[in-house]
Amino acid sequence: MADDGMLLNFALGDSVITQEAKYKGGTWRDRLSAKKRSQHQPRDGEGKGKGPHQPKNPNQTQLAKRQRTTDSNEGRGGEGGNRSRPQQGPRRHPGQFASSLFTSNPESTHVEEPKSEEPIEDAKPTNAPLVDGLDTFTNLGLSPNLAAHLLTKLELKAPTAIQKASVSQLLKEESDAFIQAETGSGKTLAYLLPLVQRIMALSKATKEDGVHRDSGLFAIILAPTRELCKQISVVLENVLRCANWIVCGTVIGGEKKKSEKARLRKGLNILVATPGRLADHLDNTEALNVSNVRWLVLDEGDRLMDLGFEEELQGIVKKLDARQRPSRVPGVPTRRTTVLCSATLKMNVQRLGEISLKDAVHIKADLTDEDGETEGKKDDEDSFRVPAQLKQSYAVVPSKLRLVSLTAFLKRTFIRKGSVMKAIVFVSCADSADFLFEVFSREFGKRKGKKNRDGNHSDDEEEESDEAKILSEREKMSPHGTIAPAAAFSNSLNSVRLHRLHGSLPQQIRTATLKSFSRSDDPSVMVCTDVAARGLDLPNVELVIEYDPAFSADDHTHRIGRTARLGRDGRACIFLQPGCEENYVEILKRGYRDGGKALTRTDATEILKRGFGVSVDSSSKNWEEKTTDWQMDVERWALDNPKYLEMARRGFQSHIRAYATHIASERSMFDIKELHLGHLAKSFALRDRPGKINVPGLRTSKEETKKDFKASRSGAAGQKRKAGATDDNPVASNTDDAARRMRQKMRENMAGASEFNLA
Ligand SMILES: Nc1ncnc2c1ncn2[C@@H]1O[C@H](COP(=O)(O)OP(=O)(O)OP(=O)(O)O)[C@@H](O)[C@H]1O
Repeated sequence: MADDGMLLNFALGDSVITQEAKYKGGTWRDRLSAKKRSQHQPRDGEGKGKGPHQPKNPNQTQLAKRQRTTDSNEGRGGEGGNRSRPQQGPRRHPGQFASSLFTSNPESTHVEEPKSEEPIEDAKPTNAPLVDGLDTFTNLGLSPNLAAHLLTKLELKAPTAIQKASVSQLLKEESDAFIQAETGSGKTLAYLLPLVQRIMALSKATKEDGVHRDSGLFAIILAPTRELCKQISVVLENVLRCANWIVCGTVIGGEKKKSEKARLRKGLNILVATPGRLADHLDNTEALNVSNVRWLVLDEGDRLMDLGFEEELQGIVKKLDARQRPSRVPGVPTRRTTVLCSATLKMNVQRLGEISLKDAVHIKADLTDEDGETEGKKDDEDSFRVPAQLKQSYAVVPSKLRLVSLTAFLKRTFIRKGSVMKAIVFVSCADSADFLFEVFSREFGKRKGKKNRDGNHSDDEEEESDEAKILSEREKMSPHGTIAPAAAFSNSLNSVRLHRLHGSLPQQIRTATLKSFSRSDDPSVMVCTDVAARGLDLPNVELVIEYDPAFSADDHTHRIGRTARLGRDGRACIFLQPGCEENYVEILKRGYRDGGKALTRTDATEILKRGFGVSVDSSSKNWEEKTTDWQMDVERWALDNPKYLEMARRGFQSHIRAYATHIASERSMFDIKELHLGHLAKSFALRDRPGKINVPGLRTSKEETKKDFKASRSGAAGQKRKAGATDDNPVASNTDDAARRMRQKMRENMAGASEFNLA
């Protein structure tokens, strides 16, 4: 293995290595010194065996950064050019670099604390149902009918700790409440059960024919995403099977407003809604009568009180207040009860007045440990515990190695059947999710105009029919293009399915994709944005990878909470870059009861060795070579396909924009000024110089603007952006405007951004 980044990446054939390299690009000084240096280097075997940890020569760093790719076939563009270039040789594109994966990477700045010699015991689950036999749903005060239904029909044997606390409290008093408990601890039933019990009780109080759909709307449940609303509605429908005279429904958008209006006109007793859609109906649908509403539940209440939803929520509360009337149904309380529920709920007193919450009780799970100490007492306001059985780790991965490390991590994870059933990979923006989906669903070495193993050029038609086969397989799996075989980390023993999910997809596609991931019996991975971070209860998720760290520590708690639910095991790993991002480890430790003794660390070398070094396919190459081959293959694929190149560039741009929206208190750990844009581009398989990738906020030089102009006239500048795709990706030649818009987005998202178009 050569130590020179260029050689590593070019993987040139022997004949090419003996040729004198041409040096292009950079300043004349760089080219001259690169040339001189190469003349003084031994030609053969120099640097063999050097890995990523070899001491670096600073001059080489500069060389690797500035030197352009060389190719004996340079200048022969188009298909003809493709045909005649060597298999492993880089394709020349003006203004592009193929830098090495293993040079110039920053080292970790943090010294790992020595681990205690004592083995760490597996922690007992903290979000499981109470199995001591003492607590039953009947004991909590639920009606025998409802309790029997839970036991026999829904097979819920015992309540969880938060259900125990919440059901008894909310049945006893009519005070407003905060329900705060770990992810996956059954909070949905914790507020639904007392609510349903209350409405069932109204039926008994009503002398004539009891409560029915025309009796009025008694409760509204708000949640931030459509997916979560649907999930809540399914749980509610299941509970209401024992009281089928009570009718529930949803208004969440994504379907025709006309059908929602028709549903409201027919009459509902419990409504599940997204704030935006409810606000719309309150303004425009006469049939929506809220005079009887006496329960308002804000699921993921902290998210609903964030900027973005805040205004809508205040508007809704004002209208509910103004339209409330004494009910003609006996037993309906005179005042409305508001319940906020979340794993990361802070008693933010300042905001409470805004949604008319008064003297709210704080309902928490009483987790009394064996020493009789109550867990809740140790909690401080700003940190939220994660389920104790959830095993967390962090991986210190430099920018350049991010894409290959994620691939290696997933390769290793799915190396054998049954090792992991489902995994979720969180990214910061929709464009990154789309890019990773395409990268992972393509097969290694499959691209147009590629040479065969024997050195002959493969037949384009054959290649295209291969591609057509893959596409038709994908089409069969998912007509919407959101599900595909995960070729990058499937192997002959284990084939994995890949899904992508984000808020920019049409609603019916989001729903179908989530359903497929949820029900899949095959090992599956879902690459998604924070649209799936909160509340979703997806079965058999055993691993969560935060490829891009969350915008806030609270969001991190929700993301990793998609695994280790209801007492089950789970693992989570977050990718951090060496440097200031490593300070995030302190935040990870805060989620532990013991200060993070069980938190484990890994790094890119370890991940790559495990992912690319061990494989079910025999190969004499070592892990570094295999990693480089894989990266180069992806880079060439992107270069060969304008559609994917555009996708990679958009991913890169949106990633940077999203990076700038970390909440203010955490921005010192995610400092945009510390991002090495050139290295980051590599993780999007890009060979462009960052300045050429139209990053908003970065001024393109006059020279580059001129070159761009010329290139676009000659049609070589790549495709123009599709119409309609410009809203979130302002054309970057107007960088000042783009920077202004980015700052605006940052302000909008300061209180903890999720994806920009979440619900
Ligand atoms: N008492 C119980 N016994 C068995 N299963 C239960 C019980 N209560 C809830 N569940 C199941 O536990 C899972 C998690 O519940 P739920 O989604 O309400 O958790 P949550 O605390 O709201 O999580 P999050 O904070 O992520 O929103 C669901 O699949 C639910 O059906």
